[in-house]
Amino acid sequence: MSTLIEVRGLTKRFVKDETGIVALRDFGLEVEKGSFVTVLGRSGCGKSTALNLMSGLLKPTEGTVSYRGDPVTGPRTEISYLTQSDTLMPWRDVRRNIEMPMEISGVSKRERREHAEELIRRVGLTGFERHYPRELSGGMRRRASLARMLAGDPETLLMDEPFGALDAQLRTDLQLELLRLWQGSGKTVVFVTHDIEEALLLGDRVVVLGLLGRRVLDKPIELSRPRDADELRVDPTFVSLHREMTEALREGAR
Ligand SMILES: Nc1ncnc2c1ncn2[C@@H]1O[C@H](COP(=O)(O)OP(=O)(O)OP(=O)(O)O)[C@@H](O)[C@H]1O
Repeated sequence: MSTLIEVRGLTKRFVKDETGIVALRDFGLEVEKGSFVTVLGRSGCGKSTALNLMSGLLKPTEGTVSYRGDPVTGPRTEISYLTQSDTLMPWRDVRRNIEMPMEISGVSKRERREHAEELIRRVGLTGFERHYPRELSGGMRRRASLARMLAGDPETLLMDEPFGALDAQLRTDLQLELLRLWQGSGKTVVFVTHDIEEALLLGDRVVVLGLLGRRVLDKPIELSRPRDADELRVDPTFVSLHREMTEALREGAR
């Protein structure tokens, strides 16, 4: 395996009303190509800031991010980022939002439409193709954003709590869908969550962050795939990993 993303010594300081706020301090991470890394941390520990920096959307105060050895100085076409905030185009309906990345890469109209229909089905939005973002619930907008991300067939996916706002059933469905899509694809995923179970269900590796993005734990997850949430809950390895993550989150808050 080779390192695809390399983050070194990232510090981000924001200035708010003439006061400096440090969101992340000396954060480092290496992500192997083709791996699924989940980043677990409590609210406010700097997870979104870390992804913003890794995606090139935000410039670090100190430190570097490189992608396949090249410095990341702005957004790149190989990296698709599903942010926490809504980035759907309000003037396009669901289908045309999802078709957008394919439009940009020159996919024919017929092919675009077919693929968009398929993605709409996968994320459970059938029947809402002609709805505009303002006519959707928050969870539906998240799903439309996810479908749009997948439509671009990115090499690397950075995902910031994509399923946080969804009900339990939808969440499980989309977790499985994402795993199905990822497995064997060679794609690299960095997935941020504050949910231990989700981190363990999805990741090859879980990185637990504490305050200011301090890496409290970095652990390979050797649970066989496909993983089934119901079966996992009674698996002794899962139970012990869960306990270890709980402790790491507690330690990270200190
Ligand atoms: N643009 C900004 N200006 C000022 N402070 C910011 C800004 N963005 C983030 N912060 C601060 O940086 C810290 C980390 O925020 P960040 O959003 O990265 O955390 P998080 O771990 O993603 O939280 P959550 O899980 O709640 O989304 C917080 O204290 C936040 O208030």
